Amino acid sequence: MQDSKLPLLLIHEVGGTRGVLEAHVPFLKKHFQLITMKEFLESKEYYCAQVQAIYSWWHKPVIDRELLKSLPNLKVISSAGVGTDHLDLKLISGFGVRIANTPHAVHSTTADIGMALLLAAARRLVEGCQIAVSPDTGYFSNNWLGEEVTGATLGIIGMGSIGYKIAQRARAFEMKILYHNRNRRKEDEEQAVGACYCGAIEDLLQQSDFVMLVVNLTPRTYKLIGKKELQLMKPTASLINISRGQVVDQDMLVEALQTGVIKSAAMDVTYPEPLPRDHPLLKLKNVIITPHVGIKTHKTTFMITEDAVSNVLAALNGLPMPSEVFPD
Ligand SMILES: O=C(O)[C@H](O)CO
Repeated sequence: MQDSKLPLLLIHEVGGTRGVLEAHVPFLKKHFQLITMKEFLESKEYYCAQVQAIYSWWHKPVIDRELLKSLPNLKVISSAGVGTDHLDLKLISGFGVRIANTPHAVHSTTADIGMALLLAAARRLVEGCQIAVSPDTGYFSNNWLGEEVTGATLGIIGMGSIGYKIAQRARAFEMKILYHNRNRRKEDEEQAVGACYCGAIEDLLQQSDFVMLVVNLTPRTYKLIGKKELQLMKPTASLINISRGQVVDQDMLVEALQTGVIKSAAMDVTYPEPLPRDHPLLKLKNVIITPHVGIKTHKTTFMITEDAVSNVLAALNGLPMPSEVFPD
C-alpha cells in the first residue's frame, strides 16, 4: 500500500536487468510513492503533474526531451552511481530540473573491481580457471606463466576519488604508482600513496606495466586510448578499464591484442554493453570482460539508494543536495 501523501518518484521498473532492486523498494516507499515507467505511460495524464522526482537506476529510464516536457513539476533527477554520461545535463537543467549522483557510495567498491581486474589479468585467472575446469586439457604446461604484481608499475589515468582509492590499494601491493590527471593532486596526497604525477599521458603509457582507466566519459576522454596510445604501451603491459567503454577505441584495442602490441586487457565496461556475441573481443584469450559489475555489492547498492534518496529529499525541500551535478 502506497502512502498517497508522499511525493511521487518515477522509476524505470523493479527488478529485471535495469530495474531498481526489489530489496530497496521498502526503503524507497518510506519516502515516496513509487511508479514505474510502465504505470506512468499507461496513465500519463493522471500522473504527469504529480511526478516530482526520477530515480535513474542503471541509466534507466531514458530521460529525453519528450519525457521532460511531459513532467511539469519535475524537480530532480537522482542518478545512481558516479557517471552521468547517460544524462543530457544541459537539456535537463534547461527544464529547471536539478541533477544529482552518488559518488561517495561507489568509490571503494569500484576501486576494488579495478584491483580485481588487475590481479586477474596479471595472473591470468580466468584463463587458468577455464583450463582447470576443462575436461580436455586437465592441467597446465610449465610455461603457462603470468606477470608479477609486486613491484610492477601501475599508471592510473584519472586520479579522482576512485583513482586515489586504487592508488591506496596498489600501494599495499608494493606497486610503483604513476598518475595522470587534469589537476595535479596536493603533495601530501601524492606522498601518502607514493604516487608520481605524469603531466604527459605518453610518459605514463610508456613506463607502466598496468594502465588503469578511471576517467569520466566526456568529449575530452572519448577514445582517449587509440592506436597511438596503445603503441606507446609496453608489449608486456595490460590495459584495465573501469571507466566507460567509449574511452577506448575498441577496434584499435582488438588489433593491439591480436598482434601483441599489448599483452592483455581487462574491462568492466565495453561499448556497447553487452557486446554482440560475435564481437572479436569475446574470442580473445588475453581479454577479461565483466558485465559492468563495479558497484554491484549488497552494501554499495543500498548505499547508492540511500544517497539517491537524500539527494531527492534535499531537492524537494529546496536544500543543497549532498552531491549535485552541474552541466559544466
Ligand atoms: O558510474 C558508476 O558509478 C557505475 O559505472 C555505474 O553506472
